[in-house]
Amino acid sequence: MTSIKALVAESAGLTSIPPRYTFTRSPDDEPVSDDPEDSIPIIDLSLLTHGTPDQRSKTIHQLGKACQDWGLFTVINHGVPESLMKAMTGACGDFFNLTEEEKREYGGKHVLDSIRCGTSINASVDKVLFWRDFLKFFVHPQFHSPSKPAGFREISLEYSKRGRELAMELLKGISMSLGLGDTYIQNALNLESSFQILIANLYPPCPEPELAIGLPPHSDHGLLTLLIQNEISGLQVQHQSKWVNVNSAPNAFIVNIGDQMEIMSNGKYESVLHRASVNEKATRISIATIIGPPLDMVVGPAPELVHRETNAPAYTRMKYKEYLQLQQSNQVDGKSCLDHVRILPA
Ligand SMILES: O=C(O)CCC(=O)C(=O)O
Ligand SMILES: [Fe+2]
Repeated sequence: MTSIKALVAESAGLTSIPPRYTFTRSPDDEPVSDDPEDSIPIIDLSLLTHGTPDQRSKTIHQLGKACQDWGLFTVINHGVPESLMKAMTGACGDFFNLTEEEKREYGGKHVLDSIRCGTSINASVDKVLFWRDFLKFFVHPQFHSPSKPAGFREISLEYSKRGRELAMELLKGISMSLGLGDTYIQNALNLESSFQILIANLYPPCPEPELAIGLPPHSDHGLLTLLIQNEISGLQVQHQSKWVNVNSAPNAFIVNIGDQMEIMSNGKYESVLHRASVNEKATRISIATIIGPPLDMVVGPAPELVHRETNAPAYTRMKYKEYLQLQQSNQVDGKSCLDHVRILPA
């Protein structure tokens, strides 16, 4: 399957998209709001890690509210060096600039291959193709990385370590916001051995951005996703049945709640529906870090959050690996994968 990068490069002056890239939007998917009323919550991490007790408890409250109202927030003062974030987006740009033949070496087929690059999502089942090339690699508990281009491995090792530390701090705050101890989630889900995957997305300029889509509406499978990008926006999130553009500060992380958190919190913190739009002018690169429990962990609602009469379990237990395989081998359809574990009220 031809990458979008090669398609754009081979057809200089492309003025329309090939028919297979036409994505049909439903009328309620538009318009997209840029209303300042719809601005994304901002969490100052330094107040959580180094603030006074009062600042800390306020930040935990804000974090809980952001998880509940939005399922998405941006994080500032997170301690990850800006130079490392830039180096990582740069390294991913360099990876996509390798020749098609060099990249083919990583063209894995199976969703559990530890390094895999390709186009669209799952080009063998996607009826519509998405305007996106990707590289996915597992970085924890075992670190895997392409060995090309030069420096890629070192940068992604450091970046994934810092991303994991950031995720653990956020998970402590989230755990507290659920009324659990700060290390509850880490211990209950054995996050010492957390599964962590890096997903680099490349969205080349598209001649008909309103007809194509980079990634269709979906939620992420893990607990939390941390996202950075190369100064070009494109992420859109669904909030109170409206689509909203996510415009973040250049140095911020965009964080969203994934399906395993929805399950673990028994639906209190729902995973957020999001999509990636494309544009006519600039190449966009985004890098998502998904943090989840170990692949062999069976995940269900935390017993502490379930009460037989007032808050019955809303999800069955399923092994994370099984969930991931289910989600990744089917066509993306919003949050439909959660239907496999949802218990419908009697
Ligand atoms: O590129 C983006 O903004 C979103 C990427 C994303 O949703 C993903 O990789 O799961
Ligand atoms: Fe996503």
